[in-house]
Amino acid sequence: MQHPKRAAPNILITGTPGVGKSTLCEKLSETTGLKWLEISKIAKENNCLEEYDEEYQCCVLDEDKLLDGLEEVMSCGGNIVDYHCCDLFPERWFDIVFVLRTDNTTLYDRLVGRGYSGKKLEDNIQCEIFQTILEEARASYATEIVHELSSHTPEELESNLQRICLWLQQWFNDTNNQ
Ligand SMILES: Nc1ncnc2c1ncn2[C@@H]1O[C@H](COP(=O)(O)OP(=O)(O)O)[C@@H](O)[C@H]1O
Repeated sequence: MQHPKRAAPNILITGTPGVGKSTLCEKLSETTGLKWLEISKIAKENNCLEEYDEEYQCCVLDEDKLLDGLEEVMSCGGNIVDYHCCDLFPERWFDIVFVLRTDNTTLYDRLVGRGYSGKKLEDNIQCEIFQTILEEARASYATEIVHELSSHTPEELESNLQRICLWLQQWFNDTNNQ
């Protein structure tokens, strides 16, 4: 269902760290002019991170503060939200959700290349094996708006980009014809 007040749709790009979210979002933002919201960066810049969790080697997120700060920009529409979790966001925020996926070997190489090791590396690989984020997206949003995208090669990056641009075009056509 399209949100009546939004001038442009909101797109969620999610998936395990390393699957290629930032790479796709950056290109998508350049191509479409939609605003790329890197949630990890926004959380850091707006002091939404609480104490450091030694076991998971990351900071705990103050979700309420983050969501309150994003409400206005999200209600205007025209955003590409980039984050490795998806169940914290209100369902009404998104018109479509893409879950990027990779095989384990590709993800392993990318995460090792990024300096991940030990439990952090293992947990992220397991997250992808058990398709945790896909299940989370299906549980959090209407199944018909949740789409998986394979994200291994530059060719797949290009085809994912085209697919989302086509969807966007259709969204504007449908909105203008209403
Ligand atoms: N479609 C792709 N083909 C080849 N390499 C990719 C692709 N998407 C991402 N990468 C590479 O994988 C790594 C992780 O990508 P990144 O966009 O940072 O992932 P995420 O934002 O999901 O953590 C980067 O080195 C990036 O260049």
